[in-house]
Amino acid sequence: RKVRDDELPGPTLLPYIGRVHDLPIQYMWLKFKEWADIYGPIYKTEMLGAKFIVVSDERIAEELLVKRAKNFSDRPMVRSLFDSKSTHGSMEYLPLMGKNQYWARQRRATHASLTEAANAQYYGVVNHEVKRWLHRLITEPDKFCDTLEDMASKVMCTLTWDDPSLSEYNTKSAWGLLTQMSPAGPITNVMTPLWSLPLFMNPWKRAEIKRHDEQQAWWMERLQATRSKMEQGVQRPCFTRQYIENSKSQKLSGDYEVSSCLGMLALVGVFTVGGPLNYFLMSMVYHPEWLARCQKEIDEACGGRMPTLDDSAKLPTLRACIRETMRWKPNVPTGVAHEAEEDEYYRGYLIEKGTRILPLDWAFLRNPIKYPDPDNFRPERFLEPSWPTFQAPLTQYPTVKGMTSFGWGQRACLGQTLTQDEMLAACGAVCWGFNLTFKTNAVTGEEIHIPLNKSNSLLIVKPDPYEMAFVPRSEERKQEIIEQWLSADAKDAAERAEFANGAEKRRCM
Ligand code: HEM
Repeated sequence: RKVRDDELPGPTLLPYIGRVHDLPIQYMWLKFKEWADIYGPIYKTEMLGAKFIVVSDERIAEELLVKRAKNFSDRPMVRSLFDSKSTHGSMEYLPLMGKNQYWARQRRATHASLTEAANAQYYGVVNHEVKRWLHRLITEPDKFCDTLEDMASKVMCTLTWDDPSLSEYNTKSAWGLLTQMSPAGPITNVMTPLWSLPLFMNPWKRAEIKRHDEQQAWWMERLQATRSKMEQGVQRPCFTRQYIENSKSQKLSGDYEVSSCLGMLALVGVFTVGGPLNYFLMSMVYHPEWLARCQKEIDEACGGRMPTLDDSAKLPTLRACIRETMRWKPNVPTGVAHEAEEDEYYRGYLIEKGTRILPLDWAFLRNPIKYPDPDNFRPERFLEPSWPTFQAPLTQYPTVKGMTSFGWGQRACLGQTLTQDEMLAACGAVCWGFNLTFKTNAVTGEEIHIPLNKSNSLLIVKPDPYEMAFVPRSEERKQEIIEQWLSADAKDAAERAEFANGAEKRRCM
């Protein structure tokens, strides 16, 4: 039955502005969920001419974004980026691209790099950076929020360019793009007509030109530096070297596209992983009984040593705490919008071409039927057969892979395995090494509160700054953390030196 589009329920719309006046930019997902509770699991709204359909039922998301992926895998334009969809061939930001040839070939290339790295256990990079992070938790504990993001950034910079020292700039660059693309970023993303003001009276466009050009130049420098090191025989394996070596067989068009594809890959792994790591720490501070259970499991399964990726099958409690953290505090709570390429009817409703479909992750993960007691941290929902989300065998489940948080269909996240592995290694290590507690006020002796519901409202959210304490579980363990890092660091330096020394020989071959 075909009915008219305006029968789809939703909040009353004002002419032109739609509903922009009472959609708060802060914690927007809460308002979307409030509307879902009133208007149902699929409703429409509008903002300054842009049509939205908000979906808060997993089955509907599946029907639209997976079964009908052919029509619903495009992306909406981000107003405050130049050619975000790459309609005009800019080829810069894979996750934001429309469903075009650049997206298809970069998705394939990115997938190939990440899969190869995962199969090789990231060439030891994840375990190495986890050891560095634990050491930093001893030497600079109050900077833990920075160091955990830096760990994620170093993993990406090492995989991409074999250079962990690039992490600080990579994180800064990730922050710049994340802010620029989010509705809570520049006002021009919401008040879109402002973007068209002439350049001399348009500070937003001028700032974006600067940000964009610097980012592109940096990505290009990375590619050129890698090529030049390859010519000298001193570039160790990394994604970039692989691309250059396979330039004939791979489908990317040239240096501009290759440098952007790799730059974007290095960038996307920073705040995506940083968010759940922060929330895992909070979950453990608030639920010491689960921290104790993770510690017991790790101690028994690993015989006293720090867990690594190889131990995953033996650590279901740890995996349940990670999975429940990501359910309880999702870090992309609004979901990432898809866009309809053509008019299409769904259950009799017309979804017009250009409509944005928002799979509201916050609502999926707070569905009380699938997740009873949704507002509370209950890892047992993945460990005890009486819960609807229990899945056996526990050597494999729970896993974060396949969560709604990673999106849908043809656009589903390419970093699921990396997220799973990095979370397991980092969270396992921190539980193994430390007791995680509230800090106490030196004067009053009172616990310093950690706010659970305060974050920014960017597309990938990050909690507001908070304090907590990392207490090594024993003096022995503290020494072990220090020694294992010093030895890993020395080994890494020796391997790099050895490779550099072999350069002469390789050049003559
Ligand atoms: C907790 C961690 C992460 C979450 C929650 C997450 C979430 C998402 C979501 C929601 C999407 C869009 C899916 C859709 O449109 O339906 C996405 C896309 C993507 N993600 Fe992730 N992500 C995470 C980590 C990562 C990591 C670590 C990487 C790589 C290093 C990565 C790489 C990508 C890429 C390349 C895309 C674009 C796919 C496309 O547009 O075709 N993600 N991610």
